[in-house]
Amino acid sequence: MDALFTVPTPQNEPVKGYAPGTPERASLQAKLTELQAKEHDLDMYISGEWRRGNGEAIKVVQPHKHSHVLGVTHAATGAQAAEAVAAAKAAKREWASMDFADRAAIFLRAAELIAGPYRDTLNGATMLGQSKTAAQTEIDAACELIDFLRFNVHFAEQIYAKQAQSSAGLWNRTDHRPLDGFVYAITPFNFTAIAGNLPTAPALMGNTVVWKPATTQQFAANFLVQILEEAGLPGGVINMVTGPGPEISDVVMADPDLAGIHFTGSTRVFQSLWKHVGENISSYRSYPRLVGETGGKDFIIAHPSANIDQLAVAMTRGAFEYQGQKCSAVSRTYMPRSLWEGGLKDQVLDITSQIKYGDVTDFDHFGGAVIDERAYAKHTALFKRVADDKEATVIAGGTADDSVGYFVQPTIIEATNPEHEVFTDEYFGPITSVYVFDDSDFDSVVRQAADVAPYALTGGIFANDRAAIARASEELRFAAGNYYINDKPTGAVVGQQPFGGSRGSGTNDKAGSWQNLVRWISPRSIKENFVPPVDWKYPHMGA
Ligand SMILES: NC(=O)c1ccc[n+]([C@@H]2O[C@H](COP(=O)([O-])OP(=O)(O)OC[C@H]3O[C@@H](n4cnc5c(N)ncnc54)[C@H](O)[C@@H]3O)[C@@H](O)[C@H]2O)c1
Ligand SMILES: N[C@@H](CCC=O)C(=O)O
Repeated sequence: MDALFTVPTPQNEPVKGYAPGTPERASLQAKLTELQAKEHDLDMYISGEWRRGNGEAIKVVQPHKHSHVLGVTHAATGAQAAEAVAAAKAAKREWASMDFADRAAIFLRAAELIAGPYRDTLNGATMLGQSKTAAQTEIDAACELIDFLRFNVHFAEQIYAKQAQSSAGLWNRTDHRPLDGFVYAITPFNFTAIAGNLPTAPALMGNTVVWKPATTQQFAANFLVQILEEAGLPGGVINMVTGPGPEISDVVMADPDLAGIHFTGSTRVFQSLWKHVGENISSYRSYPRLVGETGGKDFIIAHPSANIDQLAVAMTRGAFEYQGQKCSAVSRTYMPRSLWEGGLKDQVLDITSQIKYGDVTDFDHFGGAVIDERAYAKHTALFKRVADDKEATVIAGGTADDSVGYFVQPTIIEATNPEHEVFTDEYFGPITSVYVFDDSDFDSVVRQAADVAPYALTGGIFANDRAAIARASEELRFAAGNYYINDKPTGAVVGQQPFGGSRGSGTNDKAGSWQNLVRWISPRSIKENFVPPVDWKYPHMGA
């Protein structure tokens, strides 16, 4: 077709509330019952075909009720990972040459399928498999994913429209080619939206992908593939392989056509992937793009002028929503003594005592369980460590019970040493820390907090004093890629607060923005000369 199409202007998907008596609540509850009624096959998807892995069988359970098996997935063997790579390479030429309008239409259609007929399915699967409440799954598996799909199409259009200038007699063009090879997408357990975004963003830009989700997110991941299939995604464009990772990576990352890695997960794993690429660097046809969003030790720092009611809600919600398993979760706080001892501590402890974690299919619960046995063991090991620690006092929680689900109680640890591990290490659970300081020390506390942790993902300042906000914002300029003033540092919205951090927190390529999409293209500059010269001499040489 001969036209320069414009894509629909994206709007953020409205968030449903699931309040008692609403039709959306009844509909989601019915879907939860349906999804739990049988064990599901959680297979791989290669070349547009569902295939069973030939490796070990892994049970995917409900973290808040680990006796309930949602389905069984089988790890891909090295040979099957090689088949996924071959499928991505085989699909590349046709996909890369498809019109942008046709590629875009597939992802826009997927967004509509999630907003409509598949909303309950993806929300329900995320609730059961990842132990999210209705509120937390709605902002993730529905709204954020829909936003990623719609906004990425809009950002891609803007990128493609960027063209070089032309002088007289010339026509300069920029061909925003996909990368020369395939992309390896590796996704974490905690966000279905991230699992959806990491393979689809490079695919939208004309790349083909091998995608490895976390096994603990495999339940929702399988529905994601079904949605993309129904939206018309051709076989081979996104190939999903199942299993823990290292064996798959050994094969995928040894391939000379590896052109990029799109990763979200822990800092440790991303650093190991970077090292792996470094070791193989001379064997690749091009330099693989490495995009990774990783861990955080996200903070709230309060000034004595801050509002106590706002602080108490920001701290508890920021720390304990989704059991603290957001990379953005508030995991360290710095509170002025006048506020902390003047009512803030009592308010925080009161809210924390009311937070109930349990089975997420009971909509009265604020949260569910932590993801698995490994996370549970990590948190309980911390509780043992701090029990005899003179510098740290557990003032809320500090208990756990895994008899039914992997439940860890919302925990607050007050510590007197600002370099204590509770201010530097990521736990990725419902655990936060407090450092109480004399009001006059605000500036030095901000300075210390800016650099004490190896991360720089999210953080927030609470103050009414504008000069204090200005000073702290300058001091914290490189301490967080997403920085909040008088708000909790979680819940970034696509198109409004592009998300990502630097230092140990990642490459800061801002998921859901044009900055991320440009990592998946390799532009070709084309110069066409309408009047090529016919005289070989320079003007200064005379006739
Ligand atoms: N910055 C962000 O935007 C962001 C968002 C979500 C989560 N996170 C981070 O993710 C972490 C929690 O998620 P997680 O527990 O799933 O992280 P993880 O690093 O344990 O796992 C992430 C993914 O990597 C895979 N993996 C592990 N080793 C691998 C290897 N050698 N090759 C290939 N894949 C491999 C896992 O199977 C999983 O799919 C936290 O550190 C959190 O801060 C960051
Ligand atoms: N983008 C999400 C966090 C994603 C990581 O887990 C937020 O802003 O809370």
